[in-house]
Amino acid sequence: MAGKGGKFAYPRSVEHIIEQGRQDPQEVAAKFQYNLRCPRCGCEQFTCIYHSRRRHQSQLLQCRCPQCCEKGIRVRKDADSWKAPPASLETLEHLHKRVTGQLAHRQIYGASTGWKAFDQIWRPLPGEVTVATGIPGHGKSEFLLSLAMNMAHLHGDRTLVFAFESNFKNLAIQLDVKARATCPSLENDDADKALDWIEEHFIVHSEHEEALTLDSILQIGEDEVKQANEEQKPIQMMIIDPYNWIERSQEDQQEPEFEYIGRLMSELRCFAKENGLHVIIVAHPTKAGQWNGRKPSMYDIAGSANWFNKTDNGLMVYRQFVEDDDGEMVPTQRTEIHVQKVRNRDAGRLGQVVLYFDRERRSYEEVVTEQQASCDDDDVPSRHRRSIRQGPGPDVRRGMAGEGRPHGLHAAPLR
Ligand SMILES: Nc1ncnc2c1ncn2[C@@H]1O[C@H](COP(=O)(O)OP(=O)(O)OP(=O)(O)O)[C@@H](O)[C@H]1O
Repeated sequence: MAGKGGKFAYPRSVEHIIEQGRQDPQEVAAKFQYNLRCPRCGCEQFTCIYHSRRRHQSQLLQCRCPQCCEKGIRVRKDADSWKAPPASLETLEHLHKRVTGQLAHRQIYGASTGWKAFDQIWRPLPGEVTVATGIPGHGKSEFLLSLAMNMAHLHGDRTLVFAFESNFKNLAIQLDVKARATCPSLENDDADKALDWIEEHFIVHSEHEEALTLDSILQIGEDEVKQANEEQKPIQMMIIDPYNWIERSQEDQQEPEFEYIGRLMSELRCFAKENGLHVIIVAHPTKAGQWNGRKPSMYDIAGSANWFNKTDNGLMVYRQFVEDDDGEMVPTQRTEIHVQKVRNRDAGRLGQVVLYFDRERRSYEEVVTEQQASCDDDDVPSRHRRSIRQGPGPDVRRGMAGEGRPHGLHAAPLR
C-alpha cells in the first residue's frame, strides 16, 4: 500500500487570476494563448470568466457562453482547441464503438461487484461518478472498501483511496482482514505476502498534514494514474471519503456551495472520463441526528441537489435496526444498499439489496430476502422487520458471486 501518511505535501496550486467580470476574457485568452471557443455552439465571445486555475501543466478556465450558456469548460494551455469534445460527438463515438464491437463488456455493462444480487442492480462503469451517502456510522467506508476488495479479487482491479477519516495503520489492518476473508488463497499466507497483495491493489492516501483541496486531489489522482499506467498496472477506481474533508480554497469559498458542488461533480466526471476509471465520492446527509429510523435519500445530502443531479449513480448505505425486548432500537449486522440513481441502464437499475456484515471477517455476504433486488424503493417497515428476524443463518450466501450473472457480465474467477 503506497501510504503517504503525513509526509505528502502537495502544493496548493489553485491560483485566482481573474476576478469575476473584471477582465476581458479575450484579453486573458490572448495572454495565456488559449483558443476560446465554445464546444457546443462554436461561439468565440465570452462575457464572463470565473476563475483560472493552474493544475499540472494545464490551465482551467470557467466561462459562460452567451449563446448557449455552456459553462464550466476546461481548456488546456497547450491545446489548440477545447479539450472536451461536444457531448453529442462523444455519444456518437461511444455508439459507434459499441455497434462495431470495439467496447469491452465492462465498458458497456460495468464490472461485477462480487455480490450476485447487487450485480443485478448496479455495476460500476469506467468513466462514471457515483455518490455514496448514508447516515454516519452506517458503514459507507466499510462497504466501499469491501467493494474495492471484491473488485481486486475478481478482476485484479486497483483502487486509489483517499481515506481522510482513517488512520493509515487501522486502514492497513482493515484491508488485511478483508483480503484474507474474501480470498481463500490469501487466508493462510504470511503477513508479508498478504501485504504485498494489498500494496499491489490499493494506493491509499490518508493522514495528510494539511487538508486537500479538490485541485490537489485531482492532481494527486493524475500523478497516481500516470505512474500506474507507466507500471502497466492501471487504476480502475478512485474513492474519496468523505467530501466534507475536502478543503475549499479561498477561491472556492467565493462560490456558493451549490455551485461549488456542481463544479466539483463536473470535474470529477471529467477526471473519470479522461482517465477511464470509476470515481466514488462519499457525502453525508444533512442533520445527522434527525434520522430516527428514516432512510436518507440523495436529495438529503448536505449542500446541494447537485449531488443527485450531477452524478451518474447514487448509492445509499443503511444499517438495519430492530426493536429489542425493552423497546429499544438496536443496530443489526444487516446493511441495505440502495441504488437511488443509475444513469446508464445497461449497468443497473433502481433497487436495493441486503448484505450481512461479518464483523470478524469484516466482509459482507449476501442475504436472501424477499425484498432482495426489489425495484420498489418504498420499503414497508413490517416487511423489513420480518427479514431481520429471519436471522443470518442459512440464508447468508458466503463467498462471492460466481454464477447466474446478469446478461453481459463475465467476471474473472477468483484468483
Ligand atoms: N452492518 C454492520 N454491522 C456491524 N457493524 C457494522 C456494520 N456496518 C458497519 N459496521 C461498523 O460500524 C463502524 C462504522 O462504519 P463506517 O466507518 O464504515 O461508517 P460510515 O458510514 O463510513 O461512518 P462515517 O459517515 O461517520 O464516516 C465500523 O466499525 C464498521 O465496521
